[in-house]
Amino acid sequence: KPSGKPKNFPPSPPTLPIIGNFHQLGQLPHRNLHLLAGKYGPLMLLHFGSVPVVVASSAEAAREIMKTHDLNFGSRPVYKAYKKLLYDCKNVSAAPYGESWRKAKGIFVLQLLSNKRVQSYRWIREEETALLVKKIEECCSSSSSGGGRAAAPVNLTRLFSELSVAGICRSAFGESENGKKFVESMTELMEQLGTINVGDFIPWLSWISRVNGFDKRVERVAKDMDYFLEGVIQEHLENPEKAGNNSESFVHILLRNYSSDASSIDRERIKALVQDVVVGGTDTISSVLEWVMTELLRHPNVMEKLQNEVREIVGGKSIVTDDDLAKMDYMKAVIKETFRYHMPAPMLLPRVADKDVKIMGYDISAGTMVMTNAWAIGRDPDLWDEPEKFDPERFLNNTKNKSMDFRGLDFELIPFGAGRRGCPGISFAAATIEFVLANLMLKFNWETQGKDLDNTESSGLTAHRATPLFAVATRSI
Ligand code: HEM
Repeated sequence: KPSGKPKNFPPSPPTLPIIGNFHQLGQLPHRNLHLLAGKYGPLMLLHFGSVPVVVASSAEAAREIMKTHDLNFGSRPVYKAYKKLLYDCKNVSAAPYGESWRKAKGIFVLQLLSNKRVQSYRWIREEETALLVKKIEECCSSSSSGGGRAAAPVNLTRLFSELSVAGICRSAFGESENGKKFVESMTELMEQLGTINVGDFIPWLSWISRVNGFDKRVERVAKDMDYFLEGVIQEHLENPEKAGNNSESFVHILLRNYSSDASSIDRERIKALVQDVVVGGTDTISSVLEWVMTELLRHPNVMEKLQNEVREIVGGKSIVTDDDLAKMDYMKAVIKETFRYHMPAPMLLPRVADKDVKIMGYDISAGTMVMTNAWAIGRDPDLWDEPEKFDPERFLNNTKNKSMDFRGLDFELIPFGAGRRGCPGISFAAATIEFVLANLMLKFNWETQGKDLDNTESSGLTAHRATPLFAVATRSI
């Protein structure tokens, strides 16, 4: 006979047979789930097929999950394709909570992505930003000298993607040929990681991915990736000094950590971890750069204020230093506001409840998947005045927001998640975004091509612009 009180589960929207609430997600789940939360509250219980999924949509709910009960939500759900594509989840981001995740996360936080290491990659940021500036200059008008060619619009989406991929890959692989090939096949990997595979949620429909060719495509991509990553490791073993230019590559550091001698290298794990860094760090950084420039173009007064700040602080120097960046308070406010308004990963990464637990007075059963709608928290009118307005001043004038940061301590703004499973790449990302943005503001004046910019987002794990961002640049000096 069952004992105990009846369970008090979070409120649930009605479900359809078999698919549960899948039909309510649409192309942009963060927006649709935000609307649903308006009706059912900050903690909802949904069903994706037969899988129970709790959606948290307030700072309080997020704090309970990622702080109060962080340990209980320390694992990620396991998807069939992820096992194939991510070396049986031997990486950090998809790994179950446990000893091998802990060791790898420690290496990420303390060695690969520490502040000191991020500083040591400054030369890569400088070279890649110089290349970006050169590419933009090539599009600039030469008409000032009279009768020259008109400015060509710059495809900022493409340039930001090239920059973030190159920045991460050079840090990860050094100058590796196989590394470059790995990157070329990454688009497909990202697509497959962002695909919802019905069989993961409705097990008796798992044959669909076999019949529609998805499983075969996953196998092919996994094989291609492995071939290139294996090549990267081989290159490093055969020619250790080649990849270590002014700083050590991630592959070097991992090889040192996972082998006491060449015969005992945990190859699979090293490949999984390098892949993790590239997957985690490229699309996210380029999405932030894309949105920050979008909002600056939509708000010329904000752009002007930022340009004035950057130009005043940098003065006549040709290079932006880390000391300069530290003084740019308005730029930091612009970046925070971009995170609030355009969460790069709007639903963060899902977690799984290890044991039964109570959140905000509701029962959550072991095995329930938990998603946090960080995008909805950024638009919560109880937390933010005029949340639909893009206004960096809110981080400068409002005393409550002034000290707020995005590093996982203030649950009102959690683009990088929080707690044990929080993002280890925050310093790497912030250093890149600040350096690139300061240079774009220092060296160019910017305008749209005369039309209003469309703000529609793409679907997928990372919310990019649905259409590429084009802008016209002129040299500022
Ligand atoms: C703007 C840039 C970035 C954003 C918005 C972002 C966002 C996130 C989010 C939301 C999570 C999940 C956190 C959670 O569950 O609480 C995460 C995890 C992770 N990120 Fe990032 N990230 C960014 C850049 C990077 C970079 C540059 C790297 C590496 C170079 C990286 C590597 C990872 C890894 C390995 C994890 C998994 C951590 C774990 O499961 O323990 N990310 N990131």
